[in-house]
Amino acid sequence: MSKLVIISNRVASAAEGKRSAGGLAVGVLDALKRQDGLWFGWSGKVEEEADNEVAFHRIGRIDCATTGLSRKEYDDYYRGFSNGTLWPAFHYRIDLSRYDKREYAGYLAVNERMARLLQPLVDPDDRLWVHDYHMIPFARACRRLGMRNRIGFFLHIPFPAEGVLRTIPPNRDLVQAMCDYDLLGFQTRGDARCFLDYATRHLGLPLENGSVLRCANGHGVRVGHYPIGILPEDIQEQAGSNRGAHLVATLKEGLQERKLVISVDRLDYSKGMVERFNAYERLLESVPSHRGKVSLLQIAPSSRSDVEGYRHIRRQLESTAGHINARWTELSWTPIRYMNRTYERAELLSLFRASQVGFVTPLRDGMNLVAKEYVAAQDEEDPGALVLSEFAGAADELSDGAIIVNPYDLDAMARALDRALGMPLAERKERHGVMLRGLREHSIREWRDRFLADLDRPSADARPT
Ligand SMILES: O=P(O)(O)OC[C@H]1O[C@H](O[C@H]2O[C@H](CO)[C@@H](O)[C@H](O)[C@H]2O)[C@H](O)[C@@H](O)[C@@H]1O
Ligand SMILES: O=c1ccn([C@@H]2O[C@H](COP(=O)(O)OP(=O)(O)O)[C@@H](O)[C@H]2O)c(=O)[nH]1
Repeated sequence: MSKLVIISNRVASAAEGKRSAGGLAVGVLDALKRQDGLWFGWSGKVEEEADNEVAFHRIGRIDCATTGLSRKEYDDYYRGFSNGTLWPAFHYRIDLSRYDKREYAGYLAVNERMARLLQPLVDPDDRLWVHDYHMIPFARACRRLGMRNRIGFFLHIPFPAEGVLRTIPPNRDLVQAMCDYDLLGFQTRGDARCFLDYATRHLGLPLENGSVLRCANGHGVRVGHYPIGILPEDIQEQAGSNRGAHLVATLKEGLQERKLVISVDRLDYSKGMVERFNAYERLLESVPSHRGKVSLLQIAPSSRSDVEGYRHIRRQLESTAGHINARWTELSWTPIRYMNRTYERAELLSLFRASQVGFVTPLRDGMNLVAKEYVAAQDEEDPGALVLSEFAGAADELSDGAIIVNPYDLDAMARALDRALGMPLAERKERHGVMLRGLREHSIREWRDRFLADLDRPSADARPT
């Protein structure tokens, strides 16, 4: 029987099933929970020399196969081209994106080495599902080895507008490499449109039936959008379990009846945390009745701390939180609690449920699973309100229930917070019900099933996006 093979840079480790900060690993794990498959990628280890060893571990029914990266590979492929060039540019931070052609060569070489390591583990009728910006040229590397399997690619982060993409010098090579897939999936309709816009206008490739791109080599690539979801029932169950009860008890003791606004993000400049802190201060300035009556809890586990750009955001956030707290703190009240640490997801879900407002305001985000988890974790009889950035992919699905904000508009964010903090129960229940229904209808199972069904469809049989 054919198997599903997932390829991604980040693979959940057996222990990471418990503690994981990063939506890709969380999402793929949820999607694969109840089916057999092979998950292949980086072990997370950096070694002096790459030894081409593949190590195996199991998570439930999933076989995981991982390999280490050499120091040079890590520097060029992960720290360099993936997170120093692609990540900032795809999140519209061209000021932080820099290019080094040796790093690009290293990025291509890691993709080729990974493809060579995977080849003996794959049967000809297996389906391959490649994830995210680290692995864009993976299908091309497989095709060069003679692999004819059906291969799909899903991009977890935004796909930028043509003018931004073109600031990355090898933009044409990257998009041409995407033509070796059978299916290309994006988080939102807008991301898929940006890709098609570049491919049709800049590369001049014809689009057939609204969704199949005819590439220069004659191959047809289907293009669509598949917003990643969650498992709402699992989240509801975990949020109500007593896994995080001790944390909630300690938190409530410290809050002393104050309202809680909560934010959880990897410590990444794309998440808009500085703007968020400033908007919260704007609330304290403009609505004095909130002073001493509300607390903002920001949980921000470190991420990619050896990549340029990330050290700066950490310092900036510490100084912004320090400045705001120094100005407003009273003997019995600290306005911002900023925690630079990771929590288990079940613990986070209990904290979400104990809060009155989820404050999720990235400057750009592929999806943002935290926004969806926040909604699913709420008590349906007394749910918290969600304030959500229009630039998170999740806004496409949650805009009927969340208060949507522009994260660059501090006054509007302060007003949104004020509105969320004072929202009557009936309105909170109505908004929450709308969002939860959407999350149930478009769960992560639907994401997986729709993607795989489209991967199986011959590309001549096109359906408009
Ligand atoms: O693997 P890391 O470098 O430690 O980073 C963690 C992950 O961050 C990104 O997650 C994205 O995927 C989420 C799920 O689709 C999505 O909700 C979020 O908006 C994205 O930022 C990254 O894309 C992953 O590759 C990383 O593993
Ligand atoms: O301390 C933490 C912080 C985050 N997460 C999880 O990490 C994921 C973050 O995914 P999201 O899509 O919001 O953003 P990303 O970090 O992938 O950009 C979510 O499932 C969170 O519940 C976690 O388990 N522990």
